[in-house]
Amino acid sequence: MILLTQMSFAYQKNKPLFDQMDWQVGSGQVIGLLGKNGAGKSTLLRLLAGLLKPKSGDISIHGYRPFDRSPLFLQDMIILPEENYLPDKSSIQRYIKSIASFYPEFDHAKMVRMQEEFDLPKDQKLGNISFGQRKKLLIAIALASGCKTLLLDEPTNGLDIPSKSLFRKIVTANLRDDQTIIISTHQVKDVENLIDRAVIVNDGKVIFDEDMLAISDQWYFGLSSLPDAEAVYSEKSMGGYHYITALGPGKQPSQISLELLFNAVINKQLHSPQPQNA
Ligand SMILES: Nc1ncnc2c1ncn2[C@@H]1O[C@H](COP(=O)(O)OP(=O)(O)OP(=O)(O)O)[C@@H](O)[C@H]1O
Repeated sequence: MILLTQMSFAYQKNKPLFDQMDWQVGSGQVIGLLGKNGAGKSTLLRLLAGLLKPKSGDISIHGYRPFDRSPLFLQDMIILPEENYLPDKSSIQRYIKSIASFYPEFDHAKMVRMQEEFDLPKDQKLGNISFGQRKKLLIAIALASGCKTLLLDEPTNGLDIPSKSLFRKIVTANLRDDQTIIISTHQVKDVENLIDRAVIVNDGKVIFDEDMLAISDQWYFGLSSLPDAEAVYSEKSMGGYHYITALGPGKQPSQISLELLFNAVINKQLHSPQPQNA
C-alpha cells in the first residue's frame, strides 16, 4: 500500500509543486501517471523512491517512510529514471550481477528470459549498446528485481515500435499480483492496454484517479463526422470529431482513448470520480 497524506513538496520556497496531496494506491495495480510537462510526475516518483523528502505531510510505502531509506524498503523498491547513466565500461552481465546483489528476490531466470524476449545482446559493454537497448535492459532488470514497488519514468521513450508492444506483453506476463507499478508517461498509447488505473496530476494535486474498468463503464469514446450534442468533450481532427459521452444504457463499452481522456480532464470537461452529466 502506498499512502500519501497531506504531502507537500517544493523545490523553491513559496512555490509548492505538491500542495497537501492525498493519494492511495493498493497492491497489485499498474498505474498510469499522466500530467503536462512540469506537472511533477518525475518529482513524485523521486519522492516515492525516497530520493526527495516531503516538506510536510507523509508518504508511507508498505509501512516505510521512503526518505528514511531503510534497507528493507530499498530492497523492495526500484526506480527507472527517465535519464539513466550507466557505467559504459561494465559488461551487461556484470552490471546485472551488481544490481541483482541489492535485491534478494532478484529472479535470474526471468532476467535471462526477458533479455531473450527483448533481443538484448548478452556480452556487450554498456557503452556499446543503444539508448533503446539500455532502456530495455533496465526495464527487464526492474521486472526481474522482485520488488513490490516499481517506479518507471517514461519507460517507453526511445523504444522502437515492436519493442513498445513487447514492453506491454512483458510487463503483463512478468508482473506478480503483489507488485505495484507506477508508470509515468506521455506516450499514452503505449500504456492504454496495460494500465489498471489512470491518474492525472496537475497544479500540485491528483485531479483524476480512476480504474480503467470504471472509466469504460462510465464513458463512451467515439468518432463521428458531426459534433455530438451529448458529448462532454470533443476534439476535431482529420477523421471527424473524437468525443466522450456518458455511456448510456444498452450501449457497449468502447476502447478508452487515454489521450482524449487526458485532454478532457485537463480542460476541466471531465471529472473524477462521477460523470458530471450522468
Ligand atoms: N532539481 C530541480 N530543482 C528545481 N526545480 C526542479 C528540479 N527538478 C524539477 N524541477 C521543476 O519542478 C517541476 C516539475 O518537474 P518534473 O520533472 O517533476 O515534471 P514532469 O511532470 O516529470 O515533467 P515532464 O513531463 O516534462 O518530464 C518543473 O517546473 C521543473 O522545472
